[in-house]
Amino acid sequence: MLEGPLKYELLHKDKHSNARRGRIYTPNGIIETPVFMPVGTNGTVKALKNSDLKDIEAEIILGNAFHLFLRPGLEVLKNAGGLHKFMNWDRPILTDSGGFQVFSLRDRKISDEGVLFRSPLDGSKIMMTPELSMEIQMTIGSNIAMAFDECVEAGAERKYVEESVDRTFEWAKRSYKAHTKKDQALFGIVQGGFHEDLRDRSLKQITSIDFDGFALGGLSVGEHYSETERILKHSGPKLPEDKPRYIMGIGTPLIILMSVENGMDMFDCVLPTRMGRHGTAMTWEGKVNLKAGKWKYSTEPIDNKCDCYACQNHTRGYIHHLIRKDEILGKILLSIHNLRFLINFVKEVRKAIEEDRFLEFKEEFLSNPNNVY
Ligand SMILES: CNc1nc2cc(C(N)=O)ccc2[nH]1
Ligand SMILES: [Zn+2]
Repeated sequence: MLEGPLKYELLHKDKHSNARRGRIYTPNGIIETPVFMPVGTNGTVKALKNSDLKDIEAEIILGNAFHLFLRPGLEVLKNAGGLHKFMNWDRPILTDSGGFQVFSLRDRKISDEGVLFRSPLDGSKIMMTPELSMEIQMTIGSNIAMAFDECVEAGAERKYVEESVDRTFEWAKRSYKAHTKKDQALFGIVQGGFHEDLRDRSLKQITSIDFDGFALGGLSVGEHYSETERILKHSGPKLPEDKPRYIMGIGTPLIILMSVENGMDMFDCVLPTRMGRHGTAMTWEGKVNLKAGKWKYSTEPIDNKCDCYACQNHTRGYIHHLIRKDEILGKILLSIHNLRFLINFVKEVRKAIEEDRFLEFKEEFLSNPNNVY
């Protein structure tokens, strides 16, 4: 029986690495971990209907507080009874706090109060604060909300990163205080850039607050994957073992494997759907650019190991044609395929962990240099 908004169950630890198999219980359903979470920024995973998401066995999707706040706005979401009802999705939803999006805007002004920026929609001035971010996420009614934090860019000066870590801690405390929705989990986010000592400082600060789960933020911000791995190795296994561990913005097979090896449970990324819309497929033999002329006459499926609708019903030649003609169906088929590929990939990762052969699985997959991306 689920007492609170979320329960994490550690089912098995791989004997030869920090990889772990678990299960997250929420009021909207169970999430098997490690899990890849499709991103549905505006209340839709681009190009997929809800039935497509269920066909590919998506167990949880993301929404974004910043975008949903701007449009359709809190009044519409309140009137609809929250995002689940608004989009008629009855499985778990996680919302990002909006921090990452706000920091991606050019003219934003950061202070201890929050971040002042101009709405990209109508130019009006908005002050995003931990309190407003919590109000937005509580109105959305996601199962998992994220504390409001500052995601620092990869090349930031150490002194700035240091100040930012302490600001993120103050914002984490304000987020926790403002978060009053008891049936919604709240995750804290550890920052610290690419400095191990600042990562330790942020970890100590953020884990001093009784969050329902913990995320590693400030990664996948343009750094080389060896830098991502360095921080993953340093911080991943130090996150509390009894709660879910989420690395934000991660979504290639390589970095998912690195993350799992270092104890992470949850990943999200726009890459599979974005790549799909632009004609690139993820396969068990690496990326395939279906825009390329060499696929014009192909009667093969995207990936003959894949069970998705696109691979079961269409050929590379047909999808090549659709992408070349910029047909909506091409974007739909490749988005379905790429998400199903990642969901199947992580399913195989879960099996490998259960059988204590995760490192062999990782080595075998990465032995094909086309899979290193
Ligand atoms: C796509 N990369 C990415 N890095 C992220 C970092 C954060 C964060 N809060 O540090 C959030 C979303 C992110 N997405
Ligand atoms: Zn497929």
